[in-house]
Amino acid sequence: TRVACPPPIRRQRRGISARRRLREFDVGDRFSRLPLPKASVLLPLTVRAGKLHLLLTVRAMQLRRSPGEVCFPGGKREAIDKDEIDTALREAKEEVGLQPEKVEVVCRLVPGIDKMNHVVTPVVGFIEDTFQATPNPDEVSDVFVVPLEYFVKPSNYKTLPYKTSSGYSGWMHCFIYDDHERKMSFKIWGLTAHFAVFLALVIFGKHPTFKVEYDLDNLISSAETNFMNLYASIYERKKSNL
Ligand SMILES: CC(C)(COP(=O)(O)OP(=O)(O)OC[C@H]1O[C@@H](n2cnc3c(N)ncnc32)[C@H](O)[C@@H]1OP(=O)(O)O)[C@@H](O)C(=O)NCCC(=O)NCCSC(=O)CC(=O)O
Ligand SMILES: [Mg+2]
Repeated sequence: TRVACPPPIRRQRRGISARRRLREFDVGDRFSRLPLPKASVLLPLTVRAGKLHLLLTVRAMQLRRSPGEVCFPGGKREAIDKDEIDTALREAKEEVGLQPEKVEVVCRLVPGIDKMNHVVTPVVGFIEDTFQATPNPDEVSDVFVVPLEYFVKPSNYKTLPYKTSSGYSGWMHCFIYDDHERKMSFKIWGLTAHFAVFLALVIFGKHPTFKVEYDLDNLISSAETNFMNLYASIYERKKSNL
């Protein structure tokens, strides 16, 4: 006889296939030696009501850079960090009180580049569903979770144009997420939205309801090509300024 799979096991199985897909996209230390300053963010995955969710923060208004913007826990690399994972875990502890031993790190994904020309590495890790954030008020004013699926099937989405100092122009994703329980809205855009979309594409492996900058049949190689083109545009400019 067949019995229905009880919820805890189904949850576990979903977690396993997500982990397997994530490991296929692990870049390891392949982007670690690029000659640009480094930063890392933690993409914290947690299962709530049987669905994968991402934890995000709202930056404190008194921060010099990007005050009030939504981002992942993270920050610049410090000398004591041995790799990108160390940076992400140290920053997550400082910003939201997440203990490093409570994070199951699964992989590093293809980096992005921020407006200060840091190579920003997204580190993906699972955290417990019982985790309660303790935001450090100097840096973080709020913490919230969004179903990962929202980043392939949003109900409020638009694109915003951008142009970098290196003359690279394009557009970026902008999501408005309404948290009905808390009666609050969050605007998720730019680099943070870029990482959230890529993570959702990796895990769900299906087409989003909006246009993306990847060849979805060759997600890994097109993500790397996009990054290398962006990197080259910055590196060429740095050279010509010497
Ligand atoms: C790239 C980043 C990971 C870098 O991380 P942070 O900026 O948080 O860097 P950090 O955590 O090391 O430090 C932040 C600032 O806080 C200061 N700081 C550190 N510890 C502190 C403490 N205990 N008390 C008070 N201030 C403190 C640092 O000196 C630094 O100031 P100081 O900085 O003055 O030295 C992040 O900026 C990021 O995710 N950016 C993208 C955000 C985003 O997507 N925005 C939406 C669209 S805009 C976009 O997409 C473009 C872009 O942002 O590039
Ligand atoms: Mg930070």
